Amino acid sequence: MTSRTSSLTATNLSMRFGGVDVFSDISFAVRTGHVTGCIGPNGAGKSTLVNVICGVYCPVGGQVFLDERLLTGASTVEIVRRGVSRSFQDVRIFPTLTALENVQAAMPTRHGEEVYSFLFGYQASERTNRAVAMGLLDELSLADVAGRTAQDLPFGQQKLIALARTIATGAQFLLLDEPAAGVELDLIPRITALVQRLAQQEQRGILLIEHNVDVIRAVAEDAFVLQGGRVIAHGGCQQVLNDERVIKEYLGRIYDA
Ligand SMILES: Nc1ncnc2c1ncn2[C@@H]1O[C@H](COP(=O)(O)OP(=O)(O)OP(=O)(O)O)[C@@H](O)[C@H]1O
Repeated sequence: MTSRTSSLTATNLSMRFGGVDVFSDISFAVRTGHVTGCIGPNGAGKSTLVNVICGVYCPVGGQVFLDERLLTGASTVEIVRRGVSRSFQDVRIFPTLTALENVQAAMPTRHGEEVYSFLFGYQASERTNRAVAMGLLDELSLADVAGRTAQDLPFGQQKLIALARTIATGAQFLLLDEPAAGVELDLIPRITALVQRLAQQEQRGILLIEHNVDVIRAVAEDAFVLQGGRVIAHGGCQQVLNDERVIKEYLGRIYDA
């Protein structure tokens, strides 16, 4: 069975805060079933780009489309409803809920649930949601702490709960803002395996922002580099990471550090 490919496309996006340009003329596409990597130095505008795509900020130029439909101008709620979900660089979870409750709370309720519940006396989707949420926690090595209150867990595990919540929305497109930052090194392969599975098995489209170039190298087919408010390289991941200008202006700095 072949599934139709969808695209989240940014065309000539420009953003400015108080007269200062953050970025200009940024164009790229994220396709379902693929991971697109985005790298760039601190302050390059990567998180702002996510905020523009998600409707937190209105760009001063350019547009974002979900297939042929314009996304720019829609509310953040409407953008989530259309299937675009994002994670944050910092941790945004319900601190007093357990890890499992946090993930379950992000899952959509199914239509007809109320009728089913009335007729059969229990919520059918509750069991399914719980199983799916536990599966996600397990993939991120969090199964053992599923019943623990989120605020009692270390930062890295809270970050993974937040990632699981973003995924649990079921959104077709995921914008992941530095999911590996602050996470213990031995858990990072769990993140890369999960991202790969989401793209390959679930045909989700993923924009992956990361400073950890090894993570990008492991999962992204395409990549682009934001630097000085411009895209300085864009194309196949290997080609971008081997680009002379990218090595000189960005990667050189990381590897020298
Ligand atoms: N709401 C805002 N108002 C004014 N300036 C902002 C705002 N948000 C971000 N900026 C500025 O925009 C620029 C880009 O910030 P942004 O956080 O998008 O960069 P980044 O590439 O995600 O950086 P990092 O890798 O450190 O997370 C920075 O100079 C930042 O100070």
